Amino acid sequence: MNPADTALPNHFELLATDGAARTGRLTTPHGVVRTPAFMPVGTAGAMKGMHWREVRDAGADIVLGNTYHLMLRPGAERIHALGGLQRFTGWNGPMLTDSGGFQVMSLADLRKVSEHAVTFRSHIDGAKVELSPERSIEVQRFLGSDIAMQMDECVRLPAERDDIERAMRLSLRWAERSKRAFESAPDGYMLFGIVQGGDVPELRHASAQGLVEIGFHGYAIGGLAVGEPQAVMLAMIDETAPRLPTDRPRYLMGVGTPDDILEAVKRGVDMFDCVMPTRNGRHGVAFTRFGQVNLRNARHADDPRPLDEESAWPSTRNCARAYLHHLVKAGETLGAMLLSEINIAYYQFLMQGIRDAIAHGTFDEFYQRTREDWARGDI
Ligand SMILES: CNc1nc2cc3c(=O)[nH]c(N)nc3c(CCc3ccccc3)c2[nH]1
Repeated sequence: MNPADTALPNHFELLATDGAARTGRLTTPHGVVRTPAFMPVGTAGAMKGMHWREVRDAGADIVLGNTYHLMLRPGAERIHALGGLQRFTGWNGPMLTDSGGFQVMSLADLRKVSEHAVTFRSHIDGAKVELSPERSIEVQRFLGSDIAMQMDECVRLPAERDDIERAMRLSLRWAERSKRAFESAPDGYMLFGIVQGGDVPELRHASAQGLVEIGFHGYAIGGLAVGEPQAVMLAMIDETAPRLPTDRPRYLMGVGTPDDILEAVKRGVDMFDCVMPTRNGRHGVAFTRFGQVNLRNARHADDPRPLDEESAWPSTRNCARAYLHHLVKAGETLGAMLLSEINIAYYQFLMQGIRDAIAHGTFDEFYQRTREDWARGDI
């Protein structure tokens, strides 16, 4: 294909770089996303344990929804008839949806992958469902997400090289079909390609090159955060990010801990998603400037101190550890709610610090100081 024909409009503006780290702005039909960005995951049209108002107040510009969950319940056509995801949920900002293939492989029963599509039985009512690249794009268009993902096949690691190559090449063919199905989307809506290739450098190279030749609004690095050690994940980012267009956003799917994010930003990644802030919050674990704190631990029972008295987030600055400990031990819903907002607020605080440091050319100092603070542990 002639590169000129495949180049899509670019809605990403690079504002500054510091080494391989970048800060920029991604303009979507529902608003601007500041990068590097952490995108909270609202799987089934809700941010577990939080009001949308708190997600916005914590500093999130964009949230994620899941095609797999929403197409099964309440249904893509129903959400479309109700005005799309933004109107349906009341989150009036940018939204990104995954294509569904990843969730099928991790959640559905009796799933089968063929050239044409993934077929599976709904984990909700056992209904037989077919998810092709064309149907995935149709669902994401019905949901009205600002950024859609191509349909791909992600292989869990460790895996045989032949299986990684098979899935990578299938994903490239599905990338073509996803882009063709997306072509009717109104201007401003975006489609990202997803790099596969497991932990095999030359397969990562081939995948990145193939996607760039097809041409997308942005590029995700997929097939990671699937059980591999952090060193392998970082090595694959080193193999992939430099082979993606500098002027387009790069999204590392499913990542990660604050440490993962700092390392990936250092290597040129712009967008992240992870369920850990809300999931760990529901399990009583708080993310703070000084590392993680497990509020289930009895040592907090009499501790009147808040998690971080210098935090801009009220609950982080005001709630006594003893109270959080009590709520978690008592199984009070408020415990999960407070820790979810505290964790989302910390992740957004971290991202704001990263964006400011890159803009001021001080990312290396920020990187060092942040890691020292984490290492101090829970004072
Ligand atoms: C936790 N680790 C993790 N690794 C992933 C790899 C892939 C991958 O290779 N392909 C696709 N399509 N998705 C992936 C996801 C899901 C990310 C997501 C969840 C919810 C909403 C929107 C997006 C991943 N998640």
